[in-house]
This record gives sequence, C-alpha cells and structure tokens, in this order.
Amino acid sequence: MRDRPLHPIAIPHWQPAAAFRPLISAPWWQWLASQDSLTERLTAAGDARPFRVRLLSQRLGVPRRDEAQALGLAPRRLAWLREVALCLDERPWVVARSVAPLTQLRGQRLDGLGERSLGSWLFRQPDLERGPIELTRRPAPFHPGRGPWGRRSVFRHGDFAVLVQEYFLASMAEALGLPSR
Ligand SMILES: C=C(O[C@@H]1C=C(C(=O)O)C=C[C@H]1O)C(=O)O
Repeated sequence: MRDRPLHPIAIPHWQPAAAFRPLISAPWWQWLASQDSLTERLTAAGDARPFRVRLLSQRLGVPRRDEAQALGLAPRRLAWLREVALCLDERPWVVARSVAPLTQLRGQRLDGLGERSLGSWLFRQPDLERGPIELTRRPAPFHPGRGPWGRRSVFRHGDFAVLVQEYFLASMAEALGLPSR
C-alpha cells in the first residue's frame, strides 16, 4: 500500500465550492454560495429569534498556515484575529474566524467592533470585492461545535483584506429543518 500524506485533522481542507456541489443539498447550497451578508440572512431566517454576535476572541496573533496562504501573507506575520459565534436565541448557528493582515489595517478601527457584526461594517463599504468561496467538511479548529460545512472567502476594500471563515453548525440545520448536508 502506498503511503498517503498525513493531514493533521485540525487543518481545514479547502476546495472551490463547485468541487463539493454534487454532495450539497439545494437548501445548503443556497446558504453556502450566497454572496451577500450572512448576518442579514441569518437574521431573516431566524424569524423572531434575536440575533447576536458573541465575541469569543479578538487579538493579534499568527495566522494558521492555510490562512496565511489564502491571504498571500508571508508565514509567521502577525495579523488581526477575531473569532465569534453568530447566535440566534443565544444558540450558536455559525462560528466564524476572520483574519486581517496588519499592514493593511491602518485606518481601520476593527478593534472597536466588539459584538457588532463584521458583516454590517464590511457590506457598507461601497468598493467591497469578494473572492471565490471555498468549502471544507472539516469542523472549525477553534470551536467545539460540529456541523456539515465550512466556507471561506477573502473580502477586499481598497488596501484592506480580510479572510472570513464561517462554519455552519448542526444546531442551525436542526432549527431550520435543513438536511444533514
Ligand atoms: C462577513 C459577515 O460577517 C459575519 C460577522 C462576523 C463577525 O462579526 O466577526 C464574522 C463572519 C460573518 O459571518 C457577513 O455578515 O457576511
């Protein structure tokens, strides 16, 4: 038997969304492929449930290797790291980790976001561009919640770039009656 390369389980394995398409049910595809604000979609889907961003962590740190690669950042460079749970009725439906290179952070007051949604700020930027969406079946490496899919894409506005990684949890599928994948 040939040796297979070893992938530590905690490192997400990202693929272009199209590569996973045959495995994705139509309702999940709507969630994964959408280009607009997830904050707004969740708020709408949650119906009367109150939406809240729960801040898990916000700090300077070294991005993971796959994150640095996605941003075209040299290894071991410090970046702004933010981890949140997007909650409906205090239950996490999505957990997200965002990574922004420091060199492009000048002038951006992201530290002040607190429990306001990053999306509510991002989608107000008129020149916002979103890179291709990639997917993983691996769970969030920073949170115990489990779910069917994770997705990521890079947002750019002027010199500012941020990699947003969003992991959809089983609790969301359950609450909305979505299929398992
Ligand atoms: C990028 C968006 O913002 C959401 C809010 C986040 C935050 O506040 O840290 C992180 C990821 C997103 O799911 C969005 O609404 O699409």
